[in-house]
Amino acid sequence: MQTLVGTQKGQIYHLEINRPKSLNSMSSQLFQDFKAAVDIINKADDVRVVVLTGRGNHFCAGLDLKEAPLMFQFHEDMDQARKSIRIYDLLKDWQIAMTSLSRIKVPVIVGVQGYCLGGGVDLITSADIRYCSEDAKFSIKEIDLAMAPDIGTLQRLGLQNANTSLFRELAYTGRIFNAQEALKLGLVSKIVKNELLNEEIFKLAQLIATKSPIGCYTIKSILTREQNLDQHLDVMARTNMAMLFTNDVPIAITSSMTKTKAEYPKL
Ligand SMILES: CC/C=C\C=C\CC(=O)SCCNC(=O)CCNC(=O)[C@H](O)C(C)(C)COP(=O)(O)OP(=O)(O)OC[C@H]1O[C@@H](n2cnc3c(N)ncnc32)[C@H](O)[C@@H]1OP(=O)(O)O
Repeated sequence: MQTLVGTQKGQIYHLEINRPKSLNSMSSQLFQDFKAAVDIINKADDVRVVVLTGRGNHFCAGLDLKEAPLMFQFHEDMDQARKSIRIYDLLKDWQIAMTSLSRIKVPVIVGVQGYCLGGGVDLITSADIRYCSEDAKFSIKEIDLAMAPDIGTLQRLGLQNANTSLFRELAYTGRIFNAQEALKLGLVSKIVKNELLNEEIFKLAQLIATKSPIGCYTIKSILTREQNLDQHLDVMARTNMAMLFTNDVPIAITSSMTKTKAEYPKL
């Protein structure tokens, strides 16, 4: 089954995450499918706007936690440096998938309903415009996996909000926050009634599609210069190539999947 479905409707290209049984969690295949979709979109000269949604009741429950332990399965003879290089390569690959989304030539609009957790927040920060429904629930949830967000949230949302109490509180606690707080944070620009979300984002897409493609291209290329972003993301990947080898990660994943409290060793 395709993890990401792409359909062109006139000048609008609709990307839909298609893993509703696992609440659209992010498998390694999904990252590859994002990169492939971006290639198709960037080659199509008749696409004016991209709309990204998630099938089912939830936009995205973050990293696929059933697949995640496979990331850490290495040949028994492999030393720590070699394992770290494998993890660095994987993180860079996933960062590139997110960055490729932010560098789609035309504006990208996301509609978020239900849960948008962890990697889901990294994902939406790569879009130009984000609307959500009243029932949306967000979390910068990586801390509950004993890790720092490493594929975009800290760089695309955190650096601009680095000294705000709200962003730091959300990053340190992983607390679920609602649509109103997401609006306050600038994570979304509009909250709409659940049943109107799709209608509203496609209406916005139709409006933008009537504007000059050159004008839109120029605005996007200036706004998406993302100064020093690549360096920031690289520092993050280089940090987590070591930090992901903590014992805290397996403790956290088990606690998350079994819905029990994690007990961590002292620093
Ligand atoms: C390495 C660096 C790159 C990226 C790192 C990203 C980090 C993150 O993304 S951190 C966030 C990780 N995600 C989570 O911690 C969420 C885990 N899920 C939940 O807590 C709950 O499912 C819920 C979202 C609160 C919803 O709860 P509920 O309504 O009770 O539904 P469930 O029965 O729990 O779930 C239904 C179904 O979906 C499967 N599922 C949910 N989330 C995930 C997931 N993240 N990965 C894989 N599968 C998931 C869940 O297991 C259920 O499937 P079953 O087949 O019925 O087991």
